[in-house]
Amino acid sequence: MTFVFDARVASRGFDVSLEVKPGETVAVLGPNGAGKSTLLDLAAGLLRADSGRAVLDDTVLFDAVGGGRFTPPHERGVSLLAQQPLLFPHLSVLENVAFGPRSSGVSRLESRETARHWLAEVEALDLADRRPTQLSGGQAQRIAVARALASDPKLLLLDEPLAALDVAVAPALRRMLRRVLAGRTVLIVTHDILDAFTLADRVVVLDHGRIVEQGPTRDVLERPRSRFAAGLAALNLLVGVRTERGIRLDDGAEIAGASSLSPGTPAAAAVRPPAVRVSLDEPAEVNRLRGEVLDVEPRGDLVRVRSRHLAADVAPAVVADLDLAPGSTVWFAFDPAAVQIYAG
Ligand SMILES: Nc1ncnc2c1ncn2[C@@H]1O[C@H](COP(=O)(O)OP(=O)(O)OP(=O)(O)O)[C@@H](O)[C@H]1O
Repeated sequence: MTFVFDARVASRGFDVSLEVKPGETVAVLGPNGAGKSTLLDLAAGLLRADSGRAVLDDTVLFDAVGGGRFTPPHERGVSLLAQQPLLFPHLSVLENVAFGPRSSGVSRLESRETARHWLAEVEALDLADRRPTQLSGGQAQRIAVARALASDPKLLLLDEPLAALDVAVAPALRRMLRRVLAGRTVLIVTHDILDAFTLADRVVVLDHGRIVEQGPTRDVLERPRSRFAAGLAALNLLVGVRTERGIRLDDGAEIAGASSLSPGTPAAAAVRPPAVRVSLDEPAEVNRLRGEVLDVEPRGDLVRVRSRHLAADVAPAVVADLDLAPGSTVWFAFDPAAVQIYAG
């Protein structure tokens, strides 16, 4: 089930082309307003593109050029699972899950059998006779997953399926999703790095309606090229041009670090916040950058001290000794060995 998508929506500054291969799960990441929901809505048929074309296997979902074709949502073979489960309140759990197959013409008996199968898959068969109002948030989301799968979609769209859930129930649901998504063609919008790691083969990062980077999940999170992906991976990202010694940043400062990249090529450097030290006096290290502290926030046993370009995780005693607060001007320093340089 290959999904080939290319669309523009001028009023939203949206311009995205992507392809999802058969059996591939692609996570769509990006800051608020990046265009993630717009992408899902276009694929589901809830929104029309100004131009572009999308094809799922041999079904043309829309083709703004070829005579303005538009396949209505229920004929697309696409299921959209929203953040909120949106179950029919007047139907039992079993009837909710059987609804899709039943409306596509399957007999009552067979659609119920399909519903039971998917309820078992999401480990919720014991809830079959309940009404949606008698379910917890996590249970309702399991039922919504079963319902989405029961119509045997060629493409499954998930919009932050775990976001509305209690942190305590999210891990069990994530495990269930990992199992039922295996081998399916899926686009999943998420803010959660763990979802991207555990559920997706590949990530696409959107910003301002465009793809700013994409690749295998691990590569993007270990070697981010966008500030957003670096933030998710909790890495400092410095971008510039490769030099003999390291990398020259846009503001002219040079950071030392090893890499096999040739000098002159665009490069990115990643540094983990715990590897960054903070001082008031100019340090002796070659890698040192001065910056104004924007915020100081506890993070586990350490405190994250953040400037515009760098974050450092330091011991609380350091914050107290240096009297760090937003507005302080400090030096950030780190060893060349702590810098990872790669193609930008
Ligand atoms: N109904 C709408 N009408 C007009 N513009 C919209 C509408 N919904 C979203 N937009 C705009 O389209 C752009 C993309 O928004 P979209 O909702 O797709 O982002 P998102 O990545 O899903 O954000 P979030 O993470 O906040 O859900 C934004 O500039 C937004 O303001």
